[in-house]
Amino acid sequence: MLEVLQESLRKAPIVIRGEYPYFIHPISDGVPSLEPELLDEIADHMIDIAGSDYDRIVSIEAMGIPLATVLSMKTGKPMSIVRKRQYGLEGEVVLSQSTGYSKGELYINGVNKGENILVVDDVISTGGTLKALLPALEKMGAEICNVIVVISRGDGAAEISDMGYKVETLVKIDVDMNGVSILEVAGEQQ
Ligand SMILES: O=P(O)(O)OC[C@H]1O[C@H](OP(=O)(O)OP(=O)(O)O)[C@H](O)[C@@H]1O
Ligand code: HPA
Repeated sequence: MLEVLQESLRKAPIVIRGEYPYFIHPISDGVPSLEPELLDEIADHMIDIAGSDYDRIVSIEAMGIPLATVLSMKTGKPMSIVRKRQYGLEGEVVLSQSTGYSKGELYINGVNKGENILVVDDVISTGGTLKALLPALEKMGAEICNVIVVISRGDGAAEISDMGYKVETLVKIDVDMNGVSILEVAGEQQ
């Protein structure tokens, strides 16, 4: 299950950002090369999990964009990208994002009151990004029906679940200076 994703994670190099061991991977960074075979495997898996009961896909700049694009093309659902740049459009919502290695502002546009939203992202780690984004989407009047993240490391996903959101991840990993270890793969017995 998810063989291409597992194989690519085992090859991921590690760099240190501050004190954070950061894995570099095609899905989370777009480097060194994002192969269609990998995107296709992941998108088909996410579509299986997501069902069809949602109106819009929402994802986050930068590396949510290829995922949301493939899902949108395969499902025919529209997508909105939460950006790191302000547009100043009417109804734009700003929130503060914090990850294990960065802090900044995110700007939501294009999400309408009453819509059912599928949120997708490449990685969840501290959960800082989704902890800020999900309540902000609800405050805009949207309903979050599912959150699907490809790669989970650390406690962020469990914390988001504890906040009452339905979170699914394709693979759980551990990261240290020696590389990535795969802890759990969706749909596989441990
Ligand atoms: O769970 P967290 O600790 O919040 O980390 C997860 C976030 O970190 C990465 O985004 P980043 O801001 O690095 O943006 P990028 O997609 O531009 O690399 C990733 O795409 C997630 O959005
Ligand atoms: O270690 C990481 N690698 C890539 N993207 C990430 N987003 C949060 N942590 C990471």
